[in-house]
Amino acid sequence: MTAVLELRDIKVRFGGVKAVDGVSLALEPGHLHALVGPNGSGKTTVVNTMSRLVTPTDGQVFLGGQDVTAAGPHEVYRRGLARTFQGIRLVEGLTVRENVLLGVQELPTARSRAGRRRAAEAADEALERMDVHHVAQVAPAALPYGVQRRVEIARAVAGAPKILLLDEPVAGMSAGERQEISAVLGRLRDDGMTMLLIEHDLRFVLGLSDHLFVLNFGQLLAAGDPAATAALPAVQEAFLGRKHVPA
Ligand SMILES: Nc1ncnc2c1ncn2[C@@H]1O[C@H](COP(=O)(O)OP(=O)(O)OP(=O)(O)O)[C@@H](O)[C@H]1O
Repeated sequence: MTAVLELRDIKVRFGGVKAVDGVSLALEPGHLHALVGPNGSGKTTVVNTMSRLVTPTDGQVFLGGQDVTAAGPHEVYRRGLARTFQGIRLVEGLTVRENVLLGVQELPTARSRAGRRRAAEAADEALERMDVHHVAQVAPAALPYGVQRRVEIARAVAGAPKILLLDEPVAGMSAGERQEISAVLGRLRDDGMTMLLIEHDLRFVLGLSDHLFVLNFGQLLAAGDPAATAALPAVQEAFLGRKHVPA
């Protein structure tokens, strides 16, 4: 089966820093993958390489089997790669619904009148799916952080992406907000969305992901079944600095 997205021996250097040092991985259709690692291990650089914001020093990126190493961020977006960023990036001055519409209106399928109508329907459906339809006419700044994050995910899924990359979507959230995001991601997974979740809290991804990648010093330390991978002594020591994942 063709991977939705594949990295082959990716290396990224920033001056003398080897941010990513020979990472190969494949994201399979319909799976929720998690990429975990300590601060500075290269997680964001990997995601930026996938979404074509960073050009690798070496290696190749494939999206749906096509080499997109030389493509720009807009091209991979048009080809079905959506992402969210560590910091929330919603447009102030637009309502929640207008923000979500931005996620579909720029796609080639939204150019005709019928396409624009379908885009509006897709935006409304995404608002419902992320349980933010009740705040559709509100300005994002007036909303709690966890709700803003769900609006951002709604914008990303409105365009029916082939793959969704989420860079630390629960960073800085309360336990309740984390639970809400976890429920939303679980629903997307059940709907068959292919996802990569970047996270530094191993416990958060354990119950949620189907496949775990562990990054350390820019290299893939381990990958596979989440519980089995998290239990590996090398992962415990490198990632947690201790012997066992606390309950
Ligand atoms: N634009 C840049 N210029 C120089 N060095 C960079 C740049 N971006 C990242 N780095 C360095 O590359 C390494 C990997 O950084 P990256 O942000 O990818 O790690 P991360 O695992 O996402 O970290 P965090 O969990 O803190 O977000 C770090 O040493 C970082 O300082």
